[in-house]
Amino acid sequence: MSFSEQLKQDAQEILEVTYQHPFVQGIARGDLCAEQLIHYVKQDHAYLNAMIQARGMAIAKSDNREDMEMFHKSIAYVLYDEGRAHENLCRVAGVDYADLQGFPLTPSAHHYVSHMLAAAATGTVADIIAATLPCPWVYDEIGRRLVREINPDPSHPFYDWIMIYGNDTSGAIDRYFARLDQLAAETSEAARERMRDLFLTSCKMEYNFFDMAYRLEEWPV
Ligand SMILES: Cc1ncc(CO)c(N)n1
Repeated sequence: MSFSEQLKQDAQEILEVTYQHPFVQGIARGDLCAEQLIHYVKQDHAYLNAMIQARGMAIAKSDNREDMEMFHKSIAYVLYDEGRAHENLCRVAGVDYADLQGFPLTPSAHHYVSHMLAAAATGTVADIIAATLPCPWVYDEIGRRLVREINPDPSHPFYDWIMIYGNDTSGAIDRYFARLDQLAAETSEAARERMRDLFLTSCKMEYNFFDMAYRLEEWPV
């Protein structure tokens, strides 16, 4: 089994619990309330800024054009395309997307962002891929399963959100996993263990992020 196949297998339980989380099931049923959607979009906009920064730091650490292009493409995706997923949630919540940008991070989002940026600042390119790949991978898995299980039609309130994440044909995620396998093969067991820990921690933080939005988490003080 390849390194990335093992990672995916080790993350299956986290993925299952995340899929069953009431925020994700609320997307499936179309019954999340406006406050939850607004909280999610505010936090996700800020989170994705950090994702762009982490990938930018990966470009700064890259030594070849192929890696630079891989990171650049996924930065461009966040900048120019992923906003459509947020616009869907804003439409349902009855708010303007521009009004949800520039908010400070709540504890769970702050924790996830700090985890990614620490890996980006102190780690290798392989570490950065490991820490940032659960973001597209978990959403791809969730989106595809939502398409399979509920097969939404365009009248579903979260049709765009589900199709954006559940119907990606870019091959970007497979490319990242293939590169991670190459880098894992070239390094030490200790480095592979660190990559594994970064990946699985980010997977758990994907769960926390949905939970943060569902519970309207704020700083206690
Ligand atoms: C927290 C989080 N994880 C993953 C994605 C998918 O890019 C997202 N938009 N937000």
